[in-house]
Amino acid sequence: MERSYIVAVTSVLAALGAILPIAAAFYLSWSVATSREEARLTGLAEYAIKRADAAFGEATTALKTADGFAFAPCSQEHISAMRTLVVTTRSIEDIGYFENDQLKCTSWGKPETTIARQQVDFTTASGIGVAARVHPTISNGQTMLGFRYRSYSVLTDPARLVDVLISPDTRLAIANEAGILVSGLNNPDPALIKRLIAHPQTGADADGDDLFAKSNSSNWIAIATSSRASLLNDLGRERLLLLPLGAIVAALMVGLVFWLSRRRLSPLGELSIAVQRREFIVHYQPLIEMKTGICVGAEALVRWRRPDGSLVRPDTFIPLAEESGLIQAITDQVIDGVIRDLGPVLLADRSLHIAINLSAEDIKSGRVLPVIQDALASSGVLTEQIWLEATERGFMDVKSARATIEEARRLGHSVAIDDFGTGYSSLQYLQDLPLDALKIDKSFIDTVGLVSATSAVTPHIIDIAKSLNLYIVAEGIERQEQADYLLERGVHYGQGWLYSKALPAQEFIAFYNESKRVHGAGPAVIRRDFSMAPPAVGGD
Ligand SMILES: Nc1nc2c(ncn2[C@@H]2O[C@H](COP(=O)(O)O[C@H]3[C@@H](O)[C@H](n4cnc5c(=O)[nH]c(N)nc54)O[C@@H]3COP(=O)(O)O)[C@@H](O)[C@H]2O)c(=O)[nH]1
Repeated sequence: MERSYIVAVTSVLAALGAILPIAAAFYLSWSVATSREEARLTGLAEYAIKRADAAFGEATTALKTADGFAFAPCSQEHISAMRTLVVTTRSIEDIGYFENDQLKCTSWGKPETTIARQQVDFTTASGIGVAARVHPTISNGQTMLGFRYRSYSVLTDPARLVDVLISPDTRLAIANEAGILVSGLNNPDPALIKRLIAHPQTGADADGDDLFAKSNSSNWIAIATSSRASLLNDLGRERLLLLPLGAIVAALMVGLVFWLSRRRLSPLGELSIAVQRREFIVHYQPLIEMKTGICVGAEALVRWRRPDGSLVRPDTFIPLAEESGLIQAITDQVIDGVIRDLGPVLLADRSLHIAINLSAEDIKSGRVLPVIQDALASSGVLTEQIWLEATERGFMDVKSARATIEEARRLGHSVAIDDFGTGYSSLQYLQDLPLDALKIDKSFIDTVGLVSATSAVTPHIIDIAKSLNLYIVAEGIERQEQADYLLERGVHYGQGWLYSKALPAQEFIAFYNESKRVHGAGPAVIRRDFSMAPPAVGGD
């Protein structure tokens, strides 16, 4: 469940990790190309407005100069002065003098036919009338721009207002603020220009397919446009740069996602997260006094409760936890769990004790003792009520093990050697270390009643423990026959499925209360006085 969830999340993240950087590269290249194109159009519009203002300024100056002429209208001097004005003013092609809206003379002389003055399309802010499309006979059919001031009109080639070089895919227009087009390059669409004048300064045309930029002066608006399609060239260059970058980031992200999920899915990754999430709980296997059947305590056995509620047995994760060093954090969670689960019961009943399994590292470093002290301090539970168990592996470094055991015993704990007989040096540890109890491994108890090589060992282990004045605990008692034998041989305590499997805290409390009801409470002091032999139970 959890695993398939992680696989699903990994797939989604990997897909996103692959798609997002590439999509971002596409978007970024489009956005960079668009910004660059907008900047180019803005520069163009700004330049064009300067050119338009310069040409219009020249035409205005010519008109106002002519308006100041004091010559007799259409006299030789007048015509000659107008001609000089045309020759010296770059942006006008001709100038005409009008009376009663009839052309009287131009820089060329007097017209041969009657020519009526063309109506203006609008008047600029500076008071110059503008006729956007004039077709004078002298222009040979070319549309001219007419500027008018009082009795004079000048003709200007509209191209003078957009006297700039642009690429064929760019269009340039000069219009007034009402959108009347007076000049353009590369055939700007008048309807589009009118629409764009209402738009913000630069950007994309919302209704069309164009990018545009505007620049204003007091008389004119210059608009430069280009189609989005013309961006594609630019885009190709940007993509060439950004797509490989996007692909590299995508590959890194996908790699990272897989690496993280592999770590998460690896047994060690799962265990580390379980430790962080404090997913460890404790079950309690009752410890029975063989002679009376009284439940005197329990062994705390850790369980890993997965988020889906399933319980994982310790054999599957304790070796990895010991190898990786996570065991210490797990031991701490077991200590917390014991106090949380059974603190009030231990406080109320001093005859009850709980045995906690310590790892080799806990024994070696001894750091677990202050942890237990801290946990006990706030609960009121006595140190004597917490037994400590460790396997031979914990005693391999005899010097540090001795220090930890001595300190533990000084504080009041009883210490037991667990799984006795399964290692190589069990006997030596018994001799060298000040232990309180010996737990005979289940493999020896299993042979009780059977004829086998190991079955002969069990009575010897019991005898050794007795000779060393140790409490003896038998593990894994499953049959009454085993219990009878062990009682007869003088084993003090037993645990096993004959009495109970390891139980969740509440069930253990119920088991303990029932045991007390049936058999009575155990002895109040459970710690062995090391100078005295443990009570004889039976046997020899
Ligand atoms: N360092 C720590 N080690 C721990 C801790 N909690 C448990 N352990 C060690 O994990 C090993 C497996 O423990 P578990 O699966 O809980 O099995 C225990 C009992 O349930 C089982 N048992 C007890 N009676 C019987 C029985 O009659 N039949 C049968 N088939 N199994 C039985 O034996 C295990 C108890 O073993 P022991 O500790 O040797 O008394 C085990 O090695 C645990 O020590 C922990 O918190 N820290």
